[in-house]
Amino acid sequence: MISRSGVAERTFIAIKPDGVQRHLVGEIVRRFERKGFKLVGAVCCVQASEELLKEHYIALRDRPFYGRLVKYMSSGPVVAMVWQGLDVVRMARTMIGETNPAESRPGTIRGDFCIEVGKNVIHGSDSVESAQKEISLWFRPEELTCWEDAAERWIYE
Ligand SMILES: Nc1ncnc2c1ncn2[C@@H]1O[C@@H]2COP(=O)(O)O[C@H]2[C@H]1O
Repeated sequence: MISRSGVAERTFIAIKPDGVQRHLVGEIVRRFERKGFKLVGAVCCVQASEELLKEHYIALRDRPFYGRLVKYMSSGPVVAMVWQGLDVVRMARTMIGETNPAESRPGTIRGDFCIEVGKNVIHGSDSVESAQKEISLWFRPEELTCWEDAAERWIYE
């Protein structure tokens, strides 16, 4: 039996501008849906401001690629999502693969759909704390929906 608090874990996932341009939105959403995770918030095709992106990537501000990263992320629309489920932060990272697609195994999103680290199609929070911070940066609380998933009893023990 799974505790409610575990199932309520949330992560922030963003399909980056290259993922949108390369028509990977449906494929990526499908993978998370079929896994059994619940989509509780989504903003499709939002043009993120540089201000938001600078805050989102604040921990990387001293890295040489920071400026390039902010420019890349603001170069087109992104799909921002919040997915919910047991251990979703860790499992989503496994599904996404390594930061560098060249080190990502086939079967992962980056392993299957991209080649270079500077165009790695998707972002996923790296910890529960980062997820909470990123979700509050991209979404207002009322934009997230606590809906009852009828399939949940077929997903969790
Ligand atoms: N060496 C690098 N060169 C360019 N971009 C990078 C490099 N390392 C990390 N990044 C980007 O920085 C992002 C940080 O987290 P993401 O999962 O969004 O994916 C990463 C890449 O898009």
